[in-house]
Amino acid sequence: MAYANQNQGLLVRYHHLIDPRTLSPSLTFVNGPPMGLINPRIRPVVHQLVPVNVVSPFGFVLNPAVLVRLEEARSRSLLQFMEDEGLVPSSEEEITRKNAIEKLKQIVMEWIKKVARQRRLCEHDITAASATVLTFGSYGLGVHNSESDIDAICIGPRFATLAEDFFIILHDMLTSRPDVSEFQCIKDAKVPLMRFKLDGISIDLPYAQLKVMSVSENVDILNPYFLRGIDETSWRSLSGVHANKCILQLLPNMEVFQSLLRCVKLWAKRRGVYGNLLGFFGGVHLAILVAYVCQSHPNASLSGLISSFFNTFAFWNWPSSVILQDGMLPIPPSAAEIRSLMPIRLPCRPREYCHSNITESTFYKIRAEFIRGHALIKDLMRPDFAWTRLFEPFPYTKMYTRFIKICLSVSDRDELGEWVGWVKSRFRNLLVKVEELQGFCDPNPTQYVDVNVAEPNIVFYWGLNPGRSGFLDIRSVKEDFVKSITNGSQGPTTRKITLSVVQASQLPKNAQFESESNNGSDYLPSNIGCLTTNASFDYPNAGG
Ligand SMILES: Nc1ncnc2c1ncn2[C@@H]1O[C@H](COP(=O)(O)OP(=O)(O)OP(=O)(O)O)[C@@H](O)[C@H]1O
Ligand SMILES: [Mg+2]
Ligand SMILES: [Mg+2]
Repeated sequence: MAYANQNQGLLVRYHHLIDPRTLSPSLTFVNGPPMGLINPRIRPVVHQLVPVNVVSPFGFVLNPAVLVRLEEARSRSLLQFMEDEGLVPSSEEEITRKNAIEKLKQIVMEWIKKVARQRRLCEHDITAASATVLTFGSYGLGVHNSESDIDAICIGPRFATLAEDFFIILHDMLTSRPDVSEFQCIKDAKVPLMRFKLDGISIDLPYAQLKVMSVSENVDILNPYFLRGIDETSWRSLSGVHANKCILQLLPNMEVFQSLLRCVKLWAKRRGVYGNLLGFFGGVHLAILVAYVCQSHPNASLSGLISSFFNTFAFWNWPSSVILQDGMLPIPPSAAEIRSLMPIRLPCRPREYCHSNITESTFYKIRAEFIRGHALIKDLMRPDFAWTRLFEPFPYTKMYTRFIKICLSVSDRDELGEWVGWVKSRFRNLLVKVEELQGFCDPNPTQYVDVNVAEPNIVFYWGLNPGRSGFLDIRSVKEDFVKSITNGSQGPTTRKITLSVVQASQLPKNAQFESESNNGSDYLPSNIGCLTTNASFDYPNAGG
């Protein structure tokens, strides 16, 4: 018979779990009797289930049609899981966001008329003057959730400057509004921007100045006409919109891309590998990795794609760049791209790649998480497979015994966001320093609050190399880091930073991670090293 092979016992277990009509994976698991003890009454059903053709994860053959139905069932259960996790915003939330963007567009229109009058333009030009707001980032890709910010770029005409009109006039208009709160100006970043909440929704607002007198509401920024002669900062600020548009154009199936990206972002957040400033992936990096997998498997289902995602990147030959097929001739990587540990190119911009802060430690952590994901998901067709396992929070307190505690506090609550943002933008220096001394450090991106500190504060706990028990000279680390953050920062006297080494048991209750059902041991090098030689990994200098 087609199913008669050495895995017959497994085959029977399989039968008990999968209803051949619905392929529902939810029936109770029953251990199959050994070969020869199979109840003859169930044989016909087993036979129905398993004619010939495709080798299943158990080693017996599956009919491709059955496989497709199984994949569909897995995709449906993943979509249900995402819904249960609240990953898809409700229609009320969507309306609130749309209203906030409309409001922002109106503010920007008022602003440009004001600037035109201040510049003493003629009546005709004042009437014609217009500026607009385009969305990009996770909102532009349609993969945001209730925690996401809205990335929106203000695009203005040739007479409205970044330094004065955007950072002074628009700034004043926004800060004087009662519906705007938590305002920050980030002027010295590669992409300078204003960050604030409008009606409670976080907005990142950079600026691009086009060499035209009037910018229409839906200006096509892929059109070279609008890009001629623009300055370097505007070009960089527009790169997010540009990248988004290119990604969307290159996708074979937008809907499945959005679902996969939502899943992958949830996975990255839960496993502590999301956050560009902490040396992990940002949204754009994951968007390109996911688009790459979607391009490579244009007809795959959601569950097939998530499986390919982990399979692809667990075995990726880093530092080879991840490049989307965009019809352009491949161009050799730039010097910065060559230095990057996990280079990911921006689509349609052959010389640009996504800036990343990945260090040796975070590189190893990300790879270990890819390998863990792959190890779990290769059991996708097992009857007892559950999505929850893939998305389990990373068990920091089980993985590390010692942590660096970084506490950032301010005397005035309004300054907290700016202080935390500034320090985070310098975190890579600290991470590299700790790596020099400890060999490995895992910077948990989650922000905590120390309730024992009277002042408003944010706390980070970074896991230290489990292979080292030696003393970390935290004073010298702090001195170096404080030097690097006070250069250029304003008024540090009201802003404090403390660094200390604490034991896992000293972490607050909400930072204790107990849920990993096997104590997180599948993360450890000894276990994942056995997957394949290519996929094996070790902590750098662990134990040395
Ligand atoms: N390191 C980077 N390199 C290139 N572009 C970047 C980088 N960081 C951010 N961007 C651009 O800014 C956009 C917004 O970044 P942001 O950090 O808000 O991520 P996001 O994709 O919107 O995810 P989230 O839902 O977490 O906000 C990105 O989509 C990208 O276009
Ligand atoms: Mg965003
Ligand atoms: Mg943003």
